[in-house]
Amino acid sequence: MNVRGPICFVGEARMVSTSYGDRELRELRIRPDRGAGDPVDVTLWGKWTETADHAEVGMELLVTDAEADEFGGETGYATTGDSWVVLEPDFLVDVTGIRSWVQCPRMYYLNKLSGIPLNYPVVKGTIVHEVFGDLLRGMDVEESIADRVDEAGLELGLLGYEPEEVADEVRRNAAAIEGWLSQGTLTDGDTWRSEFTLISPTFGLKGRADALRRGTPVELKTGKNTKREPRFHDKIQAACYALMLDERGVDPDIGTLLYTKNTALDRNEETGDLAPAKEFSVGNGLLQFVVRERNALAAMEWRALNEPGERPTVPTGYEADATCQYCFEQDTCMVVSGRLDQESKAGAVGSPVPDEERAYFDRFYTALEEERRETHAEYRKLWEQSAAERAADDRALIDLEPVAQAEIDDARWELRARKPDDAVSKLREGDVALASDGDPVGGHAELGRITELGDEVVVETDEPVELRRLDVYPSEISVDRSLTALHDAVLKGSEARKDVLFGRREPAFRGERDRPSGEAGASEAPPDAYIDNNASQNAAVELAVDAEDCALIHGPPGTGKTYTIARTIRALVAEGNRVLLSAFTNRAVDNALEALRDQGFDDVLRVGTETGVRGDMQDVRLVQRGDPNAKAAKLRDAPVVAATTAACGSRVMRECEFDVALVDEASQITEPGTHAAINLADRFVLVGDHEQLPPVVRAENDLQTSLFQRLIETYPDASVMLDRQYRMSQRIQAFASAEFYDGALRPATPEVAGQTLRDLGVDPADLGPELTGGVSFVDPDGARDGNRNVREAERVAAIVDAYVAAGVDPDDIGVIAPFRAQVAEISRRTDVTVDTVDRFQGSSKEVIVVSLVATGDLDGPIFEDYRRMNVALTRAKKQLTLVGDADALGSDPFYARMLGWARQ
Ligand SMILES: Nc1ncnc2c1ncn2[C@@H]1O[C@H](COP(=O)(O)OP(=O)(O)OP(=O)(O)O)[C@@H](O)[C@H]1O
Repeated sequence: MNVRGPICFVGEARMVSTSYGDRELRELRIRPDRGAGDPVDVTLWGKWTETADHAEVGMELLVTDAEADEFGGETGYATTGDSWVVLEPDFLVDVTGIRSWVQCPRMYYLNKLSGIPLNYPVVKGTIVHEVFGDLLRGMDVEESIADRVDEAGLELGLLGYEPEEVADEVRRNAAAIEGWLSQGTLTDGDTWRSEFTLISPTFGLKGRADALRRGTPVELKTGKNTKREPRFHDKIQAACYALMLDERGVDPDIGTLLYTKNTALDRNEETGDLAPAKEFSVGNGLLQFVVRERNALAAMEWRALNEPGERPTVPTGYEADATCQYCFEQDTCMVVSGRLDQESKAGAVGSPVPDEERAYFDRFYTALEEERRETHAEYRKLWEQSAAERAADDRALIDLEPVAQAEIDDARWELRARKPDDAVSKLREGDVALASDGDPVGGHAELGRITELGDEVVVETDEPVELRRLDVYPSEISVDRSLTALHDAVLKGSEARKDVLFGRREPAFRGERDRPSGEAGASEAPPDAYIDNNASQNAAVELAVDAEDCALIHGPPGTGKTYTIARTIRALVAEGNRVLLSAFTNRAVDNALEALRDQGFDDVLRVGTETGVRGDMQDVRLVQRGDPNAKAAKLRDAPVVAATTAACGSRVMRECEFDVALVDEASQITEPGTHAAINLADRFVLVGDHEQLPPVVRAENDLQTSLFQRLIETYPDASVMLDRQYRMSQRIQAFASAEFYDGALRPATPEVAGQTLRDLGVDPADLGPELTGGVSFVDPDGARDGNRNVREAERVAAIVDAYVAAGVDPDDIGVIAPFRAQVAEISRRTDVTVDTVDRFQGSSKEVIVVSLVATGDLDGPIFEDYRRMNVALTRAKKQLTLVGDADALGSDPFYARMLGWARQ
């Protein structure tokens, strides 16, 4: 049987004599049922005592196949020969992480901080892996090489490589693959699978095996190995996959490492075993070793978050037998330890960063690791919840009926399936989700991007899957990239930048006299006014172009942020600057580009995936495929490059440099997330509104406050608020202006202020006072049931029908509800757009109906954070109708004021 629970006591190691001789044991005590049960003793025998060395009170312990024994009326448990002992099984360690951990624990830590840089071995390695996959699928080798080298055009160009030399090298590596494939001639009985995503709830592992052959793992290495045996840490990687397969009931007894460079070596000069394929037997001893190493790693990560003390524990390098002088991370290792004042086996160089920077680094490192844990908690729901529970929780679309699988460009697959009528979920078009054959953990699953979500679901993946289920699967990439951005900001950031970030100096602005006159570097003299009909927008552009460090543009709803951003970029480019335009979402990036084009500026380059970038911006998108020099030149020379902040953390964008980074939606981005963009430029401009939604993160910590908010509170003088709005009637904007903007927000023109439903050709007499007057309130006398209120949903649908009957175009109506369950209730009853506040931020409609759901009291995210309500109340242009329970709203002063305003 399996025993599992948080550890409440760790005993000392002891030796006892048994019939097998002297054996070591160690007793732990755990509380089963996730801590709810009575404590029980668990005895770890033999090598598992090494795992006990890492165990601490509070960590979760799992022992599989434990043996129960009665002693003095108490039941205790002990490991058996079949047992696995796993610490913190919920912490999912990536297989590549274990591989580097075994080489040197500090290397594992450094890889987290410095990310995967753009270098030739990495790019070539990726190409060889892709070719390997193609060959498994039966593609012609030359065709595959040409295609894959072409696909890597941009990266190769940035590295200064010519396609022919790369193709040549890949060809020599591919010879190893081909030779090996022909040796183990594929028979019909052979089952092959390339790039297989595996998750292991028992061992706390995840990863993607290069290939499975007859159920055994095959790993490709683009290096050489002239020994007979595979390298130890390579075996570790294959063994991890073997473990995960073992959990699925396959019992792989061998693993294969394929060293493709071996066939590229000159036989006259190299000695040793030049055969590329090295098989090894996957014995139990090796598997147990892997689990113990994984436990050590998970324990280190646990201590980094849970041990008392101000600084997270990080590996020093002394934990392993690594030899620093041969390590290619040695320089990074010494710099990181020098600057962060960490102990390191390799030694240290440089002087430590000031205390406040180190504290900042530690604080955000911990916050990001907490966020990672929250992401893992989301993964865990994949196996803890049944399919039906996940569907009910909006986390999955289940019971899909596969319709088609087709191979599309770039060797990707398009999967289509029919969706049951009523199915709703958190998933949206553009999201990356886990597509599976119905069993995302034990079956076949692939990550893919959702390209369509209507009656049919369309997903693009690297490998084909029978699409029967689609699950929410948050990516760790944003945590990974944020850690790298944090590292770059604190360890590599300029002192001038850090003086401002750490409150040591006010941001500087050049004076009017210092503005260029049209000569030095600038292509044109600045105009008298950048924007002549809106003083605050003009002031914002001036502030941004004059900023020597940073400028903050505070833009409440509808105040022309996008318009101002476009004007600012043009002004910056006119002065000879190269500009990075970034935002949290692809939508905002594309909107800003559209505004630039509307203003007659077209010299932009959009960096993003084909599915992420809007259709009308595909013509300026940087396609990575093609001639390396041309691609690299495009990226290096464009005066304006536009990409999401997430894309700014990619290895390609990290190679780029800009004079100014302008970041939209900055109030929705975490501090490290913002660094990813601003690290790439000398100066930065942040545009946002900290009175609307904060960064969306799972953990409750410092990540919830944006850099925008922190800076605007520290340096109000470095900001301008746009105070004229082009969206809402006077009546609608009044409440938000008073509550969130000190009454400073005003309509930009009399037309904006005075707009009504009449402008849509609607006669208010057809609707009655309850649904007209600019703002109104309806109490349907409903009852909240969980996160829904059926009666209210019915009433909302009836209200929408009334607006349509009175002549409002359904496309001009939007419905906002606080909970997805209520969104689903209402969606069932109407065809107009219905969504949560988070999904509505940044958009607007002529008519908005808000369903408040709550009755009796106020409880739920929309109610706790008034900023959410600010967003909901500022989406409507001509008519805002609130539907809810007057008593519930009256129970909170803010909502009581809102009710008073709506009922005026
Ligand atoms: N100075 C201006 N003169 C005329 N029209 C303007 C001006 N500034 C903005 N607008 C118009 O006002 C509308 C809203 O502007 P924009 O889309 O830039 O707002 P926004 O602040 O980005 O909105 P959101 O709050 O949704 O992010 C647009 O139609 C835009 O053309």
